[in-house]
Amino acid sequence: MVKACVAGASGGIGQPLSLLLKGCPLIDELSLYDVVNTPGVAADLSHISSPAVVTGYLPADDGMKKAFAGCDLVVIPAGIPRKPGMTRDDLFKINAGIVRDLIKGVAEACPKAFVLVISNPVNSTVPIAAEVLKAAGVFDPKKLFGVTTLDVVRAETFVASITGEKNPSKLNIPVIGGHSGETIVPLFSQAKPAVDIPAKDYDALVNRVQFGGDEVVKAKDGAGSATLSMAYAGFRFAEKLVRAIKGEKGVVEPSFVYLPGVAGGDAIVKATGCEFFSVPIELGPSGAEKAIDVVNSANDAEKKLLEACYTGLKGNISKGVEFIQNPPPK
Ligand SMILES: NC(=O)c1ccc[n+]([C@@H]2O[C@H](COP(=O)([O-])OP(=O)(O)OC[C@H]3O[C@@H](n4cnc5c(N)ncnc54)[C@H](O)[C@@H]3O)[C@@H](O)[C@H]2O)c1
Ligand SMILES: O=C(O)C[C@H](O)C(=O)O
Repeated sequence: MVKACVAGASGGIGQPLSLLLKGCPLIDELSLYDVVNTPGVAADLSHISSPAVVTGYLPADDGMKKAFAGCDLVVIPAGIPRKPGMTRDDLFKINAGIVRDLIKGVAEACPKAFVLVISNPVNSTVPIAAEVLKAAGVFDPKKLFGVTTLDVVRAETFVASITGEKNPSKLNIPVIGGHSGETIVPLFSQAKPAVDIPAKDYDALVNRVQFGGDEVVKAKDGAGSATLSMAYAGFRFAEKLVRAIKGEKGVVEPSFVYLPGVAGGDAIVKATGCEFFSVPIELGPSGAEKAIDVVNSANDAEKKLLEACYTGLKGNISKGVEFIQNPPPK
């Protein structure tokens, strides 16, 4: 039996992500939590003839606790999205508190659940989640994931548009670091199968992967950021995790994790100076079973990108940790 919850289920990401989870035969129960509209979204999804039983909850009557109770997996796309001109860090003011409070709920109602954080800024919201879980005495680093899959999905798509690969998802391209601008580092040199990026295209391709989110924010012109591609990416990560939990071997996907708590992570912390970092993670029944060190095999151009990543990422991580360790006055 697998019970999953989407927190922020009525939103632009939440609805299509919930739809994909409802259609997934590996999910038996799906609870939807949001501050608005979950009864309607749940009623709508519940008519789909797939096995998952869907329930919707609002904050009233201990709704968060009820939504989280017994969950194996909690996926969190709750919070505000960017408008043109904003950075992801501009979302911190509102989303930091939203993620803190949801994770407090997880710590109380389903402390053993796998937690997938989508809410931005991921570089800070994942450290916030870790600190809240630590304070509650229930932090298991193998079970906390910042979802950076959209960067991987974009890298696959944009590379294929250059190499002519007809099915971009056949490409496996590690994208590492964090999830904003220069902290996003694609490692085309480690693509499998190998890809040949013409030197004239390299800088623009890196830039497009790093700033792909801005492309969507600009095109939506004030109506939000990526939602459908994010729902696809969030589902891709969640489904891989569930397959691994159920015993499938060889499941690997990059994710932003607390490396000191994951096998193989210490060498990456030593190389990067960052305790939270996205690298390809081997997933298994206990969650993040192994962090795969692709940092030390990056080529020279990628090492330069990594140097630019570290500074910004360290600041974002400290900001998240500080928010919980030294909370701002109310
Ligand atoms: N990790 C990524 O790659 C990635 C990609 C795209 C978007 N995002 C982020 O995901 C978040 C959501 O984006 P969206 O486009 O779905 O936004 P949205 O505004 O469409 O939806 C957010 C939902 O969260 C709900 N919500 C707000 N506060 C809540 C709370 N305390 N508890 C439960 N639900 C709450 C809202 O009611 C809303 O339904 C944003 O922070 C965005 O930046 C991350
Ligand atoms: O760009 C954003 O703000 C949303 C998301 O992080 C993305 O990469 O699309």
